[in-house]
Amino acid sequence: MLNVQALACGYGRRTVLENLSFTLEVGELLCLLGPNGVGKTTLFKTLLGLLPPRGGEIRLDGRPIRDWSRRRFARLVGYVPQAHTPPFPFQVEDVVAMGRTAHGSLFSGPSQDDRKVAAEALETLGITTLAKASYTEISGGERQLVLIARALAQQPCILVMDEPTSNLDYGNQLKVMAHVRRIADTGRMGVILTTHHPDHALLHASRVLALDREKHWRIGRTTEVVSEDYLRRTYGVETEIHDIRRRDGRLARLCVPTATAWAP
Ligand SMILES: Nc1ncnc2c1ncn2[C@@H]1O[C@H](COP(=O)(O)OP(=O)(O)OP(=O)(O)O)[C@@H](O)[C@H]1O
Repeated sequence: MLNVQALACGYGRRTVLENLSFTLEVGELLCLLGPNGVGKTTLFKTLLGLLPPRGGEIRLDGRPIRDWSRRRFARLVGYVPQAHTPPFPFQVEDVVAMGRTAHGSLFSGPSQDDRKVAAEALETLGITTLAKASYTEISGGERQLVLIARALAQQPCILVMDEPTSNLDYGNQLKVMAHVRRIADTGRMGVILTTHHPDHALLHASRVLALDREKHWRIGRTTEVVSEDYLRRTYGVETEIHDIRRRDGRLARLCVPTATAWAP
């Protein structure tokens, strides 16, 4: 569905990423891993058409994204930015209903159906009690959940999420990741998200796109890409990756730092 070919992105004269190629299918959860400043957000801005590519091509459903109208593109591609505080004190339910904007007519407000979809998104994330709260007066983690609800209400085919769990408590991190994986599994959406936790990738991703500081990248199955060697080269820390058997008998792969991981 999303096809990136030989993409180069950057700012002014500076190329941040080059010759990057990958696909994202509906039904997949692709985790984007890489150290600070390597170009994850830059890639997302380019995928979303906010930053012009410096080379290569991005196709959605076979057509270059530059040929899509902004409105049609907005219906198909959802974005969860890193949480921010907006200047206006919108009510949370209105912020979530804004996810429906691309589905309605340009000048009408949200319909009854739009309100229903927005309410369902709030309920899915367990934040119905925030519906009437002011978006400027809730916590950073709550804002993050509201932005995720807004993207779910949009019902896009491709969902781009920039560190969706960065402000969330342990329980909400697990819930959001499991929920995103569930939606991908239903075949309704393809999701690409950044995380700084290799465990999120190991537990939930279908595939991983790993970037490093030398502008190299690798895409593949999580177990192939997220290795002790990758974590050492990319983050400069020693880790051990272990398969553990859960009490229900299923296997899970986890990454733990070695005892000397932080040694100078
Ligand atoms: N608006 C901009 N103009 C010029 N350079 C920028 C701009 N935004 C980011 N950069 C530079 O591009 C590089 C990649 O930044 P980017 O925000 O994409 O990294 P990232 O991988 O998302 O980092 P993090 O994990 O810290 O969020 C950085 O060196 C950054 O300084």
